[in-house]
Order: sequence, then C-alpha cells, then structure tokens
Amino acid sequence: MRALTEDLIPLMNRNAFVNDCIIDERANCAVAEAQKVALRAENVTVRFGGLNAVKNLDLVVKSHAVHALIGPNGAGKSTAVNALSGFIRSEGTVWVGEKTTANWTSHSIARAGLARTFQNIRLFGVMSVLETILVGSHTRFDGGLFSALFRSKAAKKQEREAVQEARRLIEFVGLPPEAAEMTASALSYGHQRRVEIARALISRPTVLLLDEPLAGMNVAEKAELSELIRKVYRSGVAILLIEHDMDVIRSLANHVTVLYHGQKLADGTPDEVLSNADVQAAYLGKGKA
Ligand SMILES: Nc1ncnc2c1ncn2[C@@H]1O[C@H](COP(=O)(O)OP(=O)(O)OP(=O)(O)O)[C@@H](O)[C@H]1O
Repeated sequence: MRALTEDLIPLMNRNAFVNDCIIDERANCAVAEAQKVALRAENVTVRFGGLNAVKNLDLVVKSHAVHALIGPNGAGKSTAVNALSGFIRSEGTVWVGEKTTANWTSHSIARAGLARTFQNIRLFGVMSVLETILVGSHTRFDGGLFSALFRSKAAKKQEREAVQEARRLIEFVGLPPEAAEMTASALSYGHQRRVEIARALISRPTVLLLDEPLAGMNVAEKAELSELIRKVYRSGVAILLIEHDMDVIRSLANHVTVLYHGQKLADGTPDEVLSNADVQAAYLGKGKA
C-alpha cells in the first residue's frame, strides 16, 4: 500500500471539501456543484392505452450539463419530457433537485425549479413579448387573492421587478429592446423561440427542458440559437435538450441519453454514445443489421 506522503495529504483534503464544499475554494466548490443532480428520474413509465411510450426510464441530469435526449421519431422523447414536467401523468419517481415531484402539477414542478419549452411554439398571439415573458414569472410569486384584489405595495414592487427582469431577459436572449412592445406572433420564427426561452427563464429554473428548439431552422439560425443555449447553460441552468441534429449534439452536449422504443438504449458522452454500435444500428441506420 502507498505510504501517506505529503503529496497525498493535500489531495485527501481537497477530496474532503469537494464532497462537502465547506471551504471557500471556488474551483473545488465548482467541481462539487457540477456533480450535483438537477433532475433525476427513476423507473418512469408512460402508457397510452396498450402502448408503453416510455418504459422504466432512469435519467440523471447533472447541474451544469447540456444533456441531450435523442432517438428516432416516436422513440418517446417528448413523452418523457412531458412526464418529467408534469404535463402528462406517469408512473415512477422524479426529483427536481432534492424535491420529489411525482404526481405534482406542472405548475408545482415549475415552482420547484423546472422550466420547459415545447416542440411546437406556444405563444399567445395577442400578447406583447413583454407580457408573454411575464406569464412565466407567475410561478415565482405568491401574490394570492388579497394582493390581486388590493394590489398591495409588495405586489406592485414584485410586478415592477418582474418587468425589469423581463426586459433584461429580452436583452439576454438576443432580442432588440423594441421587441418588448411587439406582438410575439409578429416576430420571426427564430425570435419566437427566443421569447419562449425568456419566458421559461423568468421563473429562474435550475433545469430547463428544450423540446427540439432548433427544429425548422437553417444552419445559421441553428448556430445562433445554439450559442444562446450555451449562454443559458453557462449561467448555471442545467439543460435537457431534445435534438435530432448530430452536429448540434456534438458541439453542444456533454452528455447524451438515447431512447429507442421508449427505453434507454445508451447513456454517456457524445463520443461514447454516437460510436456505440447499437445506437448506430437503431438510430443512424448503420452498423449492426
Ligand atoms: N397523446 C398520445 N396518445 C397516444 N399515443 C401517443 C400520444 N403521444 C405520443 N404517443 C405515441 O407515443 C410514442 C412516443 O411518441 P413521442 O412523441 O414521445 O416520440 P418522440 O421521440 O418525441 O418523437 P419525435 O422525434 O417524432 O417527436 C409514439 O408511438 C406516439 O405515437
């Protein structure tokens, strides 16, 4: 056995505070932070009549991850995301951070720190961009009936702060300031996607689920939105991303889970997963017959 030499002691000390994050050593605390789990699913199953759209799915999305969820059409990706975010009922257990959210409403899950966008953009045609983004802030506030009726000072202050934050987010997602007063549906497709992301971010999520945010975009638009996704991830929000474009996966994701017929087929780094023969056979249509 190796003797306990002086060069090993600092390493042991480091491990002690990487685990507990008790010493103010930013770099090491960042390591511990990155190991935290933002979202965990255990044994999640969704049935539509006789169809098992998702079967016994186990998934761990770490904090500070861009975690891609891939698989052929009909593999169960959107169903899985709908189950994790409480938009459809599922069996199994889901945690957002430390909170078990199984059978919670989508609103309560959003309050626990999970935000999402949809495969088909869901914006409100008649609302301005600012109003649309503010809709996402309601999960954060406990105004209640009293505030709504009498508009207490505290509620007015919250409203002012939310408007300021919405304007900051308009800038953060790369929209011009004048977009705030425009009707969301009058914006280009790419800009509508940005509004959706801003609406999700105003709830201050710890994890953001993006269901094919790049679908229907050309190469340049994809590159621009990928840059925004990277920016969101760098701001400390874990991302679970459904995406079909392998170049995007390679450039954005640091972890990939593959679904096939509702079940997990592979899980690992993009290189590990995309070179896996079973994945190539099932998803890319090459390799094993
Ligand atoms: N509401 C529903 N009722 C019945 N079956 C459904 C429903 N939603 C999805 N399905 C079925 O569940 C399976 C998984 O669909 P899902 O949309 O989750 O796949 P996906 O991997 O997201 O596909 P895509 O990449 O095409 O979006 C499919 O067979 C689909 O037809």
